[in-house]
Amino acid sequence: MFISEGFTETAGTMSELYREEIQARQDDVEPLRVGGVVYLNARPLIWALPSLCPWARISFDVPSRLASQLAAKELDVAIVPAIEAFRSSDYVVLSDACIAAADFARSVVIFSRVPLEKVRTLAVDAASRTSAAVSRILLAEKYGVFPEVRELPLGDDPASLDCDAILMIGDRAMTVKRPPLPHVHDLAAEWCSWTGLPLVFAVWVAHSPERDWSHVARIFAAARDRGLAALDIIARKAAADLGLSYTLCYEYLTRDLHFTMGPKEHESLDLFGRLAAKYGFVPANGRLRVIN
Ligand SMILES: C=C(O[C@@H]1C=C(C(=O)O)C=C[C@H]1O)C(=O)O
Repeated sequence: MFISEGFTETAGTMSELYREEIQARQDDVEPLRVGGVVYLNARPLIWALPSLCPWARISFDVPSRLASQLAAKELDVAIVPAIEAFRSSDYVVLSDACIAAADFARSVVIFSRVPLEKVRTLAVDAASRTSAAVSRILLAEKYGVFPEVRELPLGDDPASLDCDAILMIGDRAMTVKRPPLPHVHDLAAEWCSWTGLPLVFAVWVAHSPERDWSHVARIFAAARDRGLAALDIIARKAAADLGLSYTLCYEYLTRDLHFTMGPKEHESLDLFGRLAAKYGFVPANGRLRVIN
């Protein structure tokens, strides 16, 4: 009786003593619902995340679906098309990690049966939101055309579409048989030559701006740095997974794409945000809030 009373008392005192610490640990281990883009181009951002952020519960999907899941608060944070960052004042961009290209991106391509200034129907990859908007902006601003826009559903054969032009992104643009159309335009190269700026496709976005995201932002930057130090391993694994050559994967990750935002990327995002607002794709005067 005495022992048990003593035990109870000790346990009570102990739990008082450790209440704060136990609470802090429970807060720590509350899973962070993280959405990762399923494509090769996101692997450098995600590769080291399980070890640096063991409480992250990472799910993978195509960019447009991640954007919908983030908007529905089914995810806490996700790599989403950059255009999404302008959609809500509830969104914050975490870290300077991104998916961007300063010339040819290789995986974001418009295939067309006519020269771009003659495009009247455009099918956009259902996985995309940034490149879908950039295509329409470039066609309007640079080529003076406003095509009727349809969707290329996920999994559909692009050759089955009866459209003047087709935008494809991601692994599908690199692995599926390319539509046999005579005009092939790399969207990032088009944007870069028109603006003199890189094209930022995707960023880490979280909702709940009142939360302190700085720790997570620093982890995302560190995960990117570790990923960049492991591009050789990442390219080797991706080549096996996707049935592509190692050289193609390695050059894609080291030469075609880059993963850090600096002043030029921010300038490009500002311009993109203004143009996207001009065409009604996002609300006017949207400003990005970046947490590093
Ligand atoms: C370079 C790419 O970037 C992607 C393009 C996106 C878009 O167009 O919305 C979104 C996320 C990125 O993963 C690609 O998928 O080929």
